[in-house]
Amino acid sequence: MVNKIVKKKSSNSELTSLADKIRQRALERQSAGKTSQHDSDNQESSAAGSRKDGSEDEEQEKKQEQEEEEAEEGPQFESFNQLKLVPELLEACATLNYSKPTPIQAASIPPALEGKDIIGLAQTGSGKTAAFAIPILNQLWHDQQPYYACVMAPTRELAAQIKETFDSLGGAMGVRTTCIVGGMSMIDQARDLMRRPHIIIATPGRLMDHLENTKGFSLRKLRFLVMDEADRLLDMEFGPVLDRILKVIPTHGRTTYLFSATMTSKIDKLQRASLTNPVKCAVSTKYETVETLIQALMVVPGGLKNTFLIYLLNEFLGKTVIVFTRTKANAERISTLCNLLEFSSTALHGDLNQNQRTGALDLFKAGKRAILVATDVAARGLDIPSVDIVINYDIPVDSKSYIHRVGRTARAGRSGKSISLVSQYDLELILRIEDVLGLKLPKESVDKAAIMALRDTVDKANGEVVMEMNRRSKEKALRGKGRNHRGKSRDNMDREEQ
Ligand SMILES: Nc1ncnc2c1ncn2[C@@H]1O[C@H](COP(=O)(O)OP(=O)(O)OP(=O)(O)O)[C@@H](O)[C@H]1O
Repeated sequence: MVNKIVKKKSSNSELTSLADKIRQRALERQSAGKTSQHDSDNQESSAAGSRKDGSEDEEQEKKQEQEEEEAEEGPQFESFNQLKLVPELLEACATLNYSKPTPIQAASIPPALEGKDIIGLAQTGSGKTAAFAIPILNQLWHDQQPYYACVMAPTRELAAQIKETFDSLGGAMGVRTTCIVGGMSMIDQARDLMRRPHIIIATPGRLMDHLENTKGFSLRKLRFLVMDEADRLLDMEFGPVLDRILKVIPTHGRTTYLFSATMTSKIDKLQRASLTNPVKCAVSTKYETVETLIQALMVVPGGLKNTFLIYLLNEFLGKTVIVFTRTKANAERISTLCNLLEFSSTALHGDLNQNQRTGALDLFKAGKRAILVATDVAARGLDIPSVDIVINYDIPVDSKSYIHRVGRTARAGRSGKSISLVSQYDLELILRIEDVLGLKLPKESVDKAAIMALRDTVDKANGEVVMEMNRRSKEKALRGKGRNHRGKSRDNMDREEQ
């Protein structure tokens, strides 16, 4: 029945005048009513008038989590045809093998098509990108205008990936997209912006640079603003630049979507995004990992971390692995150590230039390197379906990072495994993570004799790597003397690392 209606609508669509479309949309909005079951969450922003201290905020967050847990399952759709999308989008979904909407898509696309602001919360790998891209593209089809939507993401690699999703979903309708991120030529980007793209996907620092310095570019007519990994964008580090961007983007007539796997419910932070009566679409609680992910830890005695890691990589030979470190230096060191010991590896961190970063990710995605050693710059959003294992060489300092890191595996219903190496210094961190997850992470069994047999080889190789790195950094310091680093800090805003 619903399918038939959609079909009829689409076959007549070419004949329908703009006025008819607008009227029809208004009618659809009316008939859909204001009965969204999620609307109770709107209280979050309207209650913002009264400021609360930290503990009250925490209380409120907990209460809200409970409510979310108790919330009944959202609407179920067996096919995208039921969502009243334009035929081009339905075709694109079919081409991408999206047979039916994921739960977050089923929950958020209908209110988004009604023109509502959305706060979307769902686990890692659950299809949030398409959840915000589909309603934007659907509207764009009716109303093709340049600078129609801007999607902000915290890292360059994630921005590039979001662009790919828009291109694959919107290709058939001729959507023009551009990626505006740090580390690339401002001039080339200014030229791309002058081609008047429909969708801009950007990291905040570089977007601000263009808003301030690129003649003829403004977002005054922007219709959609998306903050992907919104809790990260709304945090202290991005806050000031975000506020400046928001000042030059219209609030009136703009629809705003915030999406993340770990959304903040702090009212003052959400208010920063100037949402209007947002519908909260939460298909998971605030800190939830997916069921298909097996999580474990290994307690590592002092000085044996490298040996444990190499032991694990040997155990997982043939699998695709991401190793997360806390610092850029560790990412570089471990990747070099892996290669020296003949585990094919590449590093991704903010000390590399953008070509090197893109090159490393491409090698890993193409399967030419089995191991990616990365800082938290790769923790959020990256969708690499082949990843089997995530190893936390260093335990992340906050629980959200843990959730995003381990979420690089077990995506879109696949299975995956994460192992965290826990030294005596990390006990407190891991307890806090377990507490937030509501899980006790089991200990991975190890063959101690095999580990001890590896120790000398690994230590010796590591010694060589450290010497080589010291030599390289001295050389670099000499070369870098007197260089002008002006303007670097904002460009580097997307670095989540030390
Ligand atoms: N309806 C669908 N059916 C099947 N696969 C889908 C569907 N929607 C999205 N996917 C796929 O699911 C994978 C994960 O999607 P996506 O990267 O958007 O997840 P996410 O929720 O944004 O994750 P993260 O929180 O880590 O950023 C992608 O490979 C995407 O192509």
